[in-house]
Amino acid sequence: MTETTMLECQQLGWSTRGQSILRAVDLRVRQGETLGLIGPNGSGKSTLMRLLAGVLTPSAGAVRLEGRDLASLRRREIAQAMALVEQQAETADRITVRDAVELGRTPWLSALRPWGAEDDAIVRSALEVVEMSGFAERDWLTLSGGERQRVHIARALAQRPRILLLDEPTNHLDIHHQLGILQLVARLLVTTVIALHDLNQAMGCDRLGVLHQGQLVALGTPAEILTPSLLRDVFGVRATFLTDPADGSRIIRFHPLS
Ligand SMILES: Nc1ncnc2c1ncn2[C@@H]1O[C@H](COP(=O)(O)OP(=O)(O)OP(=O)(O)O)[C@@H](O)[C@H]1O
Repeated sequence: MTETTMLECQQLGWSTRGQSILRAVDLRVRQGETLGLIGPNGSGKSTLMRLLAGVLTPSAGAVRLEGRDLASLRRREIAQAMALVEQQAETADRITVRDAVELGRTPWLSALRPWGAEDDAIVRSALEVVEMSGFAERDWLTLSGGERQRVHIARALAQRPRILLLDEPTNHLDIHHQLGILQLVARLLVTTVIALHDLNQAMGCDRLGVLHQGQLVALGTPAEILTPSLLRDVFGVRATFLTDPADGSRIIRFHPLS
C-alpha cells in the first residue's frame, strides 16, 4: 500500500540574530498518523511546529504541504488545510467563546460562500467536543487557562483541517480534560502533529520524533524511541518500565541520574 505524505520538510532550519535554533530537519508526516514531537525545554519543538504551520519562514530548507511548497501557497489555502494550536495563543479582544470558535470558519467564508447553518452546526459541535458548550456566551477574558486551551482546540476543530498541529495541547488541563483531548486526537481521522512533554502520554502516538538541541535526533515508533539510553542521553533521566495490570501497557517511571 502506498502511503500519502501530508506534510514534509527537507533540511529545514531556522536562525535568529545569527543563532541557529533548528538545523537540518528532515521529516515526513503520513496521512492519518499522529506524530508526537518530544524533547527537552528549548529543543525546538515550538519552532518546528511554527515552521510547519507557515507562521515562521524557514532560514534553510522548505516545507511541503500535500506536495506543494508552503511558500507558494496563499494564507487561505494553508488555513483550509492546516490548523495550529499554539502554546500561549492569546487574544486581547473582547470576544465571546462562540466568537473565538467562529474564527475557525474564516478560511472557508467568502462573498460567494457566506456564513450559514452548516457553520453554526460545525461551531456547536466543536464546542461540544471540548465540553465548552455551556460557556458559549462567556467573555473570553474571563476564562481560566484550561478553558482557554479547550476553546483554542475547538477553534482549530471548527477549521475542519486535514492536518492538526497541536503544541502541548494538554498544558493547563486537568487530568480529565487531558485524557479527553488525547482520546479525541486518537479518534480523529485527521493527520496530527502534537508536541508533548508527558512521555507516558507520548506513548499513545503512532510515531515519535525527538528534538535535541535544535536537531531531530530520532524518529520511530514509541517502543523504538522511548528506550532507557535515549531517555538518559536526551532528557538526562534514568527510566524504569512498569506494566499496567489493567491492560498490560507499559508505563515509564523517571528518576534522577545520580
Ligand atoms: N524569537 C526568538 N529569538 C531568540 N531565541 C528564540 C526565539 N524563538 C525561540 N528561541 C529559542 O530557540 C530555542 C527553541 O525554542 P522552542 O520554543 O522551539 O523550544 P521548545 O522545544 O518548544 O521548548 P519548551 O519545551 O520549553 O516549550 C529556545 O532556546 C528559545 O529560547
